[in-house]
Amino acid sequence: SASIDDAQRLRTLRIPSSAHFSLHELDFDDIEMSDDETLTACLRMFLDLDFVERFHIDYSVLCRWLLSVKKNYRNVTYHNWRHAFNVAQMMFAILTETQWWKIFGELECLALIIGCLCHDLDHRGTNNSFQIKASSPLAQLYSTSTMEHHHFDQCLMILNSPGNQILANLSSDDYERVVKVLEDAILSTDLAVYFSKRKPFIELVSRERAVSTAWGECEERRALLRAMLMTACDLAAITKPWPVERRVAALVAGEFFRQGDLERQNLNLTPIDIMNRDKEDELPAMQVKFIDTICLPIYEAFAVLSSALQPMLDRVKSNRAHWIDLAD
Ligand SMILES: C=CCCOc1ncc(C(=C)O)cc1-c1nc2c(CC)[n+](C3CN(CC)C3)[nH]c2c(=O)[nH]1
Ligand SMILES: [Zn+2]
Repeated sequence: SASIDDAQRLRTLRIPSSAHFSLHELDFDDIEMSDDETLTACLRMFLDLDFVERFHIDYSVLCRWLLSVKKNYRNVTYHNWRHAFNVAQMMFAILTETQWWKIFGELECLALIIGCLCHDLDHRGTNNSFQIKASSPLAQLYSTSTMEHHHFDQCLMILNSPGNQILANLSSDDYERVVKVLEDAILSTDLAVYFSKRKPFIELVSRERAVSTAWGECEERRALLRAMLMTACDLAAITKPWPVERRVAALVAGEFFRQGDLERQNLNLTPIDIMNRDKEDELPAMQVKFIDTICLPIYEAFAVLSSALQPMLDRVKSNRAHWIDLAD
């Protein structure tokens, strides 16, 4: 976990406002931020969502927990601390701009924000199918949602580490509830889980067309919306202004192509096209297919549920147009 003096230093820093950081913006970009600023921005999110007061979170423990979470991300090209931070900011912005924080309540919002910050902990820059193909230690531990089970395991390990126990002052019922929602949230970031839940979600959205308080009273519907929210936040770089999306695509490509290299060299396998650097020139066309098959359905559904999220769908469509231009 993080060193004592690191946490002591963080706890003395001034915490700027959410407006200063643009934390409520759906087109948020962290590129100009220092690591310290990403940490004070997380403190700002916890303070503005009233988690510190409501759950009696010791402020020094919160600082050390944030530093430990950041430290347990590896220095890989894409699945690093910055990705986790961006996913958490998107969750914060969606929950507040749509007012859905009222539907979920503070306990489930706490679990969602912790889940976003922790959802890719200790990622090695390789995906589930690589773990299986390489019969890695993780694949022997978890045969399905291999990485996501590991991310959740790491999340619990940090939450239970001395000096990092931000949930220490929750009642045992609240603690159990947060951990259950946290597990579902992190496991939902496995695209395979998204594919299995997307159809019922889209059918529900076409029937309901808004998140009513009735929706809020149904645990099954709330769980489905939380799962889809995790995917929407995880892939949200696709909804950002083109300069952001283009930069992120280069990082994702870097990580994918390294996995492809490992599959060739170590496993003597031919990588799938998106991980095959010999097919780099086809990347724009592959992005268009990714947008059509994976991204558009979920952001269309979210734009139906809340007009506040319409800008996300609009930017996915304009990014698609940029990729089409590059594909020619
Ligand atoms: C095309 C490769 C490099 C760029 O790729 C990207 N750049 C940026 C984003 C983003 C979210 O902004 C997303 C991608 C990006 N991500 C992809 C993922 C994981 C979410 N998959 C899975 C793997 N499974 C197929 C077996 C579906 N295919 C993707 C793709 O084609 N592009
Ligand atoms: Zn992720």
